[in-house]
Amino acid sequence: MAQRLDGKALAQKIQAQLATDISQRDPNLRPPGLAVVMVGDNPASAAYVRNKERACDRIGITSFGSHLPADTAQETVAELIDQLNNDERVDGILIQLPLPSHLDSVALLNRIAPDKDADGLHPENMGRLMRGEAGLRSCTPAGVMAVLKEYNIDATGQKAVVLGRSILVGKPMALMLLAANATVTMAHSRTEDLPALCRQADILVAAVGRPNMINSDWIKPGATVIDVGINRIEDETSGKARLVGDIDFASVEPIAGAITPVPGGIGPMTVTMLMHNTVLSYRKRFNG
Ligand SMILES: Nc1nc2c(c(=O)[nH]1)N[C@@H](CN(C=O)c1ccc(C(=O)N[C@@H](CCC(=O)O)C(=O)O)cc1)CN2
Repeated sequence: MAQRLDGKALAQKIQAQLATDISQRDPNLRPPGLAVVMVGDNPASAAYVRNKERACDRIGITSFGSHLPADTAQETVAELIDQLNNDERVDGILIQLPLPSHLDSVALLNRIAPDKDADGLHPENMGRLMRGEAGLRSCTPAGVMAVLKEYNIDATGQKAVVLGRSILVGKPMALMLLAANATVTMAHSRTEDLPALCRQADILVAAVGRPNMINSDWIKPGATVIDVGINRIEDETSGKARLVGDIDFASVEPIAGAITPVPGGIGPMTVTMLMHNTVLSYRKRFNG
């Protein structure tokens, strides 16, 4: 039976450490600040934003929420980003994704000042990751790396397969595993014979957004299985909404070496790495 990698517990531990660090700052300095920009009223996004604002409260980060109507124009969001870039109280800025389809997300993400890019999605920070330079790292893959480290799972020389090629997860995930000396393969919907490829993986990261897609036939016995998928489905017996990952947990847990659950795995680490990035930007600003 696989070891469960408890992202929720690790998230609490790191957040407690961040809270201590912030409480011990020079009392003459303002606390760190995170600006959260949300456009529209997607219920899942609203819940994630609430989680982020609550995490800020717990840790001692001031959150500045801008919740704009769904029909907000590109120029209005761009002007807000410019204001936040120049706001001395703000160390981190995030734009909650996805944005309504009339908005150009890439242009808006690129407008965030790289040193306030709490989500690590700006080309400068992505470029730094690619070149192995210090910078703000995207939160979900950074959360995966923190879980591997916590459980002493060394990626060196391991075959890693990353399923999914998004800017948010797949691409930065592959680069971070590569930096940790894994031999990395990126796979996606056009990859031939995905199950056979995944069966070669010592470390499998699934970020495809398809509920329970991966079962035990895809898994090398003893592999480390990281589930980044967060899918809401209707429970067949109760009829209630339920959260599942991309991995069919019940099928895979008996043969994997280690596995992250959903919920309670990588999701809470995403929020925690956002807090971590905000504190990192703050420290850089104040040299503290
Ligand atoms: N700007 C961003 N937008 C989005 C990101 C992101 O990293 N930056 N990621 C996702 C959503 N997301 C954060 O925004 C996110 C998703 C899930 C969780 C989480 O903690 N999930 C819990 C379960 C929560 C629940 O019950 O619904 C878990 O897995 O245990 C945190 C953050 C898309 N947009």
